Amino acid sequence: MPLQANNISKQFGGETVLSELSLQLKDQETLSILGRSGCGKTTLLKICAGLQDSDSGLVTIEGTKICSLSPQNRPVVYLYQEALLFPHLNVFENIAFGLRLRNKAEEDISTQTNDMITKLGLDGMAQKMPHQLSGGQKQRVSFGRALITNPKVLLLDEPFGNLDADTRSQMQRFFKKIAQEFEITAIFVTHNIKEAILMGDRIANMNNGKLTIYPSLEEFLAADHKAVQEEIKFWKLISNTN
Ligand SMILES: Nc1ncnc2c1ncn2[C@@H]1O[C@H](COP(=O)(O)OP(=O)(O)OP(=O)(O)O)[C@@H](O)[C@H]1O
Repeated sequence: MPLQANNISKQFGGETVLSELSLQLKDQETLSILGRSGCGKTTLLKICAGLQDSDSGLVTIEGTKICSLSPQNRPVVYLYQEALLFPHLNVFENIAFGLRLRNKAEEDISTQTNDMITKLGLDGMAQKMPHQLSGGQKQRVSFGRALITNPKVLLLDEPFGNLDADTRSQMQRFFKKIAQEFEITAIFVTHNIKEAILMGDRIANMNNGKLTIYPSLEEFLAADHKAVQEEIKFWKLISNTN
């Protein structure tokens, strides 16, 4: 099992955010997670990534407890809306960074990084600096930086949330392509039901600190999504007031 979370609970002050939440990711699947704003999706990802402690519960990767591992030693990568690139490093060096940390030979770094740049559709951009890239290109570089270290699981927190509609749908296609090519196992948090359906092999809904995972798209569509309906109303309200 690439990632398993058992009975994860988390409170902030008096507020229970996660309540004995459990999930099991299957090998090479993307699990989309929907849920109203503030229900605890980011908190769950951060606990899996080691960026936040849980009050109780256990996270294992391929059967190994990872709770005591620091974020940089966990075989997972947390990516979110902001493509976090080193501003002083070009595309090549941003992608190569994880290999340099692992003291790989220069020749391997060059081959693997150039190969990744091609797979990301970024040929000709190796020397560009992050400020010279579009939002979608920056997110591609972010994925490249993550994938080059062969993580077991990607934790994606609204990764395309900051992109315009066209770039977002381009990046959705890009993700589907690389998910297959790199045999990615991922959790994909999104507010967008269409995106959840497009990206997810399974879809889950977070509500009251728990996760309901639907075994198939049909079962997700057939369920009575009060929380999801509320979420749609919420975002419609926000977009009408902007
Ligand atoms: N470090 C923190 N200290 C106190 N409260 C926090 C902290 N982090 C999150 N929370 C609270 O926990 C709840 C869940 O937050 P979280 O960011 O996980 O929600 P979310 O589902 O990812 O929301 P969104 O969809 O808006 O990003 C919120 O009420 C938030 O205010």
